[in-house]
Amino acid sequence: MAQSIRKVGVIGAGQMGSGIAHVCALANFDVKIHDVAADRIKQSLATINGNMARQVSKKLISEEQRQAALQHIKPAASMDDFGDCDLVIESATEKEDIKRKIFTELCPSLRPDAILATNTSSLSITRLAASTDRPEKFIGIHFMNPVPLMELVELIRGIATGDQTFEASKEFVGKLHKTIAVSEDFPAFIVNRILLPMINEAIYTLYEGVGNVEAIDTAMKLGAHHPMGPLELADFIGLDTCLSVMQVLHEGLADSKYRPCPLLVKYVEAGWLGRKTQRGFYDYRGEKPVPTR
Ligand SMILES: CC(=O)CC(=O)SCCNC(=O)CCNC(=O)[C@H](O)C(C)(C)COP(=O)(O)OP(=O)(O)OC[C@H]1O[C@@H](n2cnc3c(N)ncnc32)[C@H](O)[C@@H]1OP(=O)(O)O
Ligand SMILES: NC(=O)C1=CN([C@@H]2O[C@H](COP(=O)(O)OP(=O)(O)OC[C@H]3O[C@@H](n4cnc5c(N)ncnc54)[C@H](OP(=O)(O)O)[C@@H]3O)[C@@H](O)[C@H]2O)C=CC1
Repeated sequence: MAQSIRKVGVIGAGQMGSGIAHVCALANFDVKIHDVAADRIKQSLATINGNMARQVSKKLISEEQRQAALQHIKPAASMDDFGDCDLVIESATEKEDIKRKIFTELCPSLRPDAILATNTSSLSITRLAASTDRPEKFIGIHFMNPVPLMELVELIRGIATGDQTFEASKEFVGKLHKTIAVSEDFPAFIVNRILLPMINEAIYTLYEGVGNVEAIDTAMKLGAHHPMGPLELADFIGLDTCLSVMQVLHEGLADSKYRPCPLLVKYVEAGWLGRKTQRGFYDYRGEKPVPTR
């Protein structure tokens, strides 16, 4: 029998951490959520509340389920609060040094048998695992954005990930009613290995003046039936995350076809990170999103 998971910790209360806490709570797991800034945790709880209310209004869940799920989520003021968790999922900013620092601070607080997972979009699971005290209990559980709506989760084993860890993670994801795609531990795994170069190419298409933001997004929505245009999707993911993934692909696979578009670099340097900062390829500060190019 796989190791049973009942209490889940989430580190990083951004868009993904909030989504992960949301789906775990709806599946009756007890959830604790932590971030560097206490304000972020408050914001995250409000976002989860709002997103669950949206699900109630669409009749996807009942009001009772929403109330019960909200009771399952508690803020974690420090790493010590994760001492009774069976699984902790790290979902902080896509930077290796940030994630390593979190693991160094977190591991002494964890039970020896606790599983440690990362929601990284691209980084080596094997390398991250090596920075912890439990490589055999370390795994990649990669959710898709927006977590409550997307059906897929990628599972990625590092070289040392144990069978028990893998089986327990599989069982956990099953309880969230998500479908699993197993990926080998290579830069950006499966979804982002394919999706992010497409988004990067859309940004090159903009950079080289082949089309403007509106033309590129309309072309891919109506011409290829994508639910969002690639630039709208880049803003949705976060341009900082898009750039980090392209850098990992470029460095990890040493192929110039993964070179991040200079225009993507410029937007990130400007702090125009997409929806989360109200400006990216679109400006979200008004009533309707307005293209910035
Ligand atoms: C980068 C990585 O590592 C991996 C990734 O995740 S890559 C990204 C993968 N995701 C995609 O490709 C998403 C592509 N887009 C889609 O599939 C669809 O547009 C969608 C599912 C996101 C929205 O579908 P829709 O039926 O149009 O949803 P709709 O009810 O109109 O709501 C759209 C809005 O709610 C969000 N949303 C809807 N329900 C939600 C919920 N329960 N929880 C959280 N967000 C929700 C949407 O993102 C969007 O936000 P705003 O209203 O704030 O603008
Ligand atoms: N965006 C997406 O579509 C997807 C992202 N992912 C991955 O999920 C992870 C999170 O991404 P996402 O939620 O989009 O990013 P966000 O920027 O929305 O959230 C990241 C959060 O982590 C916080 N954080 C930074 N450092 C620490 C720390 N030391 N301890 C605790 N929290 C910290 C940030 O705080 P502050 O802002 O104050 O720095 C922020 O609140 C990344 O690894 C990303 O690659 C995976 C799938 C999809």
